[in-house]
Amino acid sequence: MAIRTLDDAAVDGDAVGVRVDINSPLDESGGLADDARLHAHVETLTELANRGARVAVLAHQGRPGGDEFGRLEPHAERLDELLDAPVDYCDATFSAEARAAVEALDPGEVVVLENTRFYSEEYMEFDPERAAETFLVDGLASVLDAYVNDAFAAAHRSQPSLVGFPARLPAYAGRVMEQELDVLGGIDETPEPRAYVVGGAKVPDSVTVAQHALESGLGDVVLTTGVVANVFLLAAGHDLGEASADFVRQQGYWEEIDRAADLLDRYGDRIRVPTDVAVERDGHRHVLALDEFPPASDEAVMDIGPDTVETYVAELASAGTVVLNGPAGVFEDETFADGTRDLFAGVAAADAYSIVGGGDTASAIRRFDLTGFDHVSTGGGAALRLLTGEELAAVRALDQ
Ligand SMILES: Nc1ncnc2c1ncn2[C@@H]1O[C@H](COP(=O)(O)OP(=O)(O)O)[C@@H](O)[C@H]1O
Ligand SMILES: O=C(OP(=O)(O)O)[C@H](O)COP(=O)(O)O
Repeated sequence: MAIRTLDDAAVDGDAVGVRVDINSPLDESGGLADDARLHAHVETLTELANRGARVAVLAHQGRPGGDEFGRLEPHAERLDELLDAPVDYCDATFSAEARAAVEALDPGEVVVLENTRFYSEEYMEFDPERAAETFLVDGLASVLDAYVNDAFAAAHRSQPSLVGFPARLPAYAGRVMEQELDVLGGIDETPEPRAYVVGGAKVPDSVTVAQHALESGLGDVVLTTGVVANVFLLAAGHDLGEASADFVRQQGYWEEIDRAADLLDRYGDRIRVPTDVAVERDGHRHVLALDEFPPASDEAVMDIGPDTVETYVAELASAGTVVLNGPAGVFEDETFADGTRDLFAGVAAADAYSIVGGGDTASAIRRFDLTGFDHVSTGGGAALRLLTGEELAAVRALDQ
């Protein structure tokens, strides 16, 4: 692969579009609950500003219709505090107003454009040539001289702002992208056996990761937690009660049960599911073993239980490499934080080489003050795709 980095770019005086991933957990008032992903991009943005670039930041926040879908104004305000360069916010992404804001930049100045996903095309997947013709890419390419992709955490998405610009402009990997690819590129050389711990809420991505880990042989065992585990438990024929089944249905993940069942058929001896879970009963955490299922109709499975944590940590003791993405439960609520805290602490303490990643995963690690991982990636889904031998669409697009 021939990917150019900032070392290859002459940017002085140029308008540079920089795609970052500052998709962050939000608090109840829509402010940033965690700014780690903003910190991660400081190096790239500072370097570009110091080298005299006129920097237009492109990013997304949340998914259309989701709880965390929102404006990038709080992100711009925080970046203004984190960078030495002045940072403005523009309430538009590629319209005449946005283009004027980019053209008005002086060297060393930064503007954060509005959430790319406010535009419907940005939440679709295109091949790069078609992405280059979308309104967003077409509009902005006319006022940009170069494009930098630093959004490693979104590099598995073939969306316009991630894959469309390299067909129109000189394109480079930013420092986050470069460093992540360096560290995560050599999974086949890490110590065996390898365990993949997949949790969190992005079930289709995690089922794909499990599939690739098992089919490629890179993964010896897959341990499931979070909503991913609920889907595997359903696939194994367990009755999780109405509340959990409704949740899976509402998220549009019902068909993932068939994919999980197929994996259990083919690789059941290498897949682990929880042996106990936690639900809310009378306002408190209540642990149920599998033989006490189903939970009552209004009791959703919100965490893995202590037996599961113990079994998983014991199994991880013999792993050479542990790859982990996704909280084991609704860790934001202290009632359901135990599974994530105790399992993550077990991974941190294990002798294995450990790679963990994901926005919420990193946020949980900071919340529980855990150290001892070998690499904490900015990416969750993107990191795991790479770590199961898949190519990332946005990285392929940079290969010019
Ligand atoms: N059993 C569960 N029910 C509902 N949500 C869950 C459950 N387990 C984990 N989650 C949620 O998953 C979210 C994180 O998932 P995800 O975005 O996939 O992780 P990451 O950002 O680390 O890749 C958290 O907000 C957490 O509350
Ligand atoms: O948070 C992200 O991914 P992650 O949850 O895998 O860490 C990225 O911003 C990608 O977001 P998306 O999964 O809505 O495309």
